Amino acid sequence: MSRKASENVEYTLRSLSSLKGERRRKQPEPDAASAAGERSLLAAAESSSSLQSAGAGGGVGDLERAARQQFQQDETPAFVYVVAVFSALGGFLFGYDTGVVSGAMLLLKRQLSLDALWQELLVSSTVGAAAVSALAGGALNGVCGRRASILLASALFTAGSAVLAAANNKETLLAGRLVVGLGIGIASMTVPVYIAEVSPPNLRGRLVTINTLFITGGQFFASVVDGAFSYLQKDGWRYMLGLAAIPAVIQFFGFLFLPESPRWLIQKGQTQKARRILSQMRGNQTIDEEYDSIKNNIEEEEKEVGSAGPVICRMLSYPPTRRALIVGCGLQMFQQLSGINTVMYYSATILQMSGVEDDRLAIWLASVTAFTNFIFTLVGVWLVEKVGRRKLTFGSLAGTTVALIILALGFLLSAQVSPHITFKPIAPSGQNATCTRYSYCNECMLDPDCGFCYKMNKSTIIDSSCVPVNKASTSEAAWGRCENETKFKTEEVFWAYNFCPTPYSWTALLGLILYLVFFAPGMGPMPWTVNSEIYPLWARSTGNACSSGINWIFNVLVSLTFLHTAEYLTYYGAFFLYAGFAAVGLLFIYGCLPETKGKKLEEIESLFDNRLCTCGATDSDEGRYIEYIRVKGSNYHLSDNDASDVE
Ligand SMILES: O[C@H]1[C@H](O)[C@@H](O)[C@H](O)[C@@H](O)[C@H]1O
Repeated sequence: MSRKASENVEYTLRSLSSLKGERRRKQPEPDAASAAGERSLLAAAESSSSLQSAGAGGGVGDLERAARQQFQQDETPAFVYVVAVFSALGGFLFGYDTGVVSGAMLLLKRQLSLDALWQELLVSSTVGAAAVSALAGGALNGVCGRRASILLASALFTAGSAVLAAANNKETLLAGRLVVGLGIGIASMTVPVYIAEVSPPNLRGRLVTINTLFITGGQFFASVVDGAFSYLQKDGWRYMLGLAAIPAVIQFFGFLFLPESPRWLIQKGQTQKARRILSQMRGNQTIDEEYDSIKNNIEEEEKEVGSAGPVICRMLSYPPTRRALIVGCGLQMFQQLSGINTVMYYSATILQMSGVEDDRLAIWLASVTAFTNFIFTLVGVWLVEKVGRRKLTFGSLAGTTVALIILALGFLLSAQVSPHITFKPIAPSGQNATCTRYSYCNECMLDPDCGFCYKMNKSTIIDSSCVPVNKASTSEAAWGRCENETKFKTEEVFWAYNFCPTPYSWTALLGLILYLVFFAPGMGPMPWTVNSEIYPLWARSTGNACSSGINWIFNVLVSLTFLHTAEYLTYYGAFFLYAGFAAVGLLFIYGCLPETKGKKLEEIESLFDNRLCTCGATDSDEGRYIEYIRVKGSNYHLSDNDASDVE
């Protein structure tokens, strides 16, 4: 049946997929609505073959097909993708700027003779500034809008990168890193909100997750750039840090032409403009219902919650938003407490433990780690609309916990067979003698000032000593047999900084790979995705500001405390600790994270109506995905998706 032939028949095509798979059956009897000329068909979501079989024996199949085709065309206007990709450049810059610094630092510390304090300052100033600006970004988003905030973030990225590329002293570098950090914080909280607000509900999870794909893509790209420019000993860091200006400028100019979020415009009373933009975003669909639903929702929210007092106070005193805030901040906190950034940062060390001795090779292999993180985030983009946020996050954190335990076991086994120190050289006068007092490689490795120098007799370690590391290059000792590359050859010695040679390195390597495979599709992106959806409009900017701020604060805490934690608890203790945090996170997700898949942003608030730890349990719709396509003129819209008139 052609679209034209179906003109006088009104259908509602309802798709429902159950937890156990997608089922499809045809409504046997017309219901009340169909008595008024409307027939309901229950169809399996995204199952075109079943659509066809249902239609077998009549023109219904054609009509359904037409409806389906139309629906698919309607739901994916290219413009939404363009907007999402331009916004996600903010995620790319977030990933690039946080990732690139480790490689740049190797060159910078030599060229500008940076001491440990300055190195620490240059790395953590960016993350600290991101925490501050993410928290302040809430007010900025609320007052100036999402578009202006993204424009500001890209301007900051551009300015910061230019300052970094041209810097001639460490103070200017610090200023540049702070400016870039301010940009990262604003982008990290605004971009997911903006994408969520312009996306149709059935694509929202996927499009917001693309932002995290860009974050991990930025981290991967940064590791490749680090590898490539590490050969340019003089000024290579200028290119590493300055290159970020290119995507920043592209985003800035792109956003000059891209629109504001229609939801924010409606909230500000700019309804005509909002309508125009919404209709542009939805291609050829009718937007009346979506528009009305957003508008009514804003009015109801104002009645219910009032508009007096600071948003954060209103959020805390109104139970549904208070619960949403706890869930959002909790997710971000557990993301960082499960140690992603230390695992990524220490991947080179883990790889060295596994026998990769060459420093350069370890840098390149670290980009393989970043690539794994990126590729498995792509799996998350694919899964998020299929299995939903709750299952994806839970499954991901469960796997991450197991991987952390394996990683910890790898370090534990290695520590137990840690090589004995058999040779204690006398320190030259005036040199630090602490290192020479250690008895095992494991103690030596945990002291950042020392490294392990040894010989091999077949597979046995002999003549091993612990000596101070050369402050300018950790790939050699300050003095003695491991002092330089020439001596490595003549003396037939090996040098291990930050690790000990071990037969159990494969366990740590397995843990590392499993960690990324499990973390990247769920715990990496879902905290950002879920936060972009769980707050009602009036609380969205503030909610995201708080949760992003928590993400950055825990990011700094975990990375800054890792070395001390490792000193007190040893490496395996630190990874067992992260596994413990991840296990608590599992309970939290199981009890508190509701499923938001397919729901309209305006419907999500009701998921937090019940007591906090019943959120997960009372989610009766979990795993079911209901979509309604209104075919010509149906006048109700219970749908999780946008209705469209198919003629
Ligand atoms: O979601 C991202 C992603 O997982 C990154 O790899 C990580 O470095 C960030 O801290 C995190 O927020």
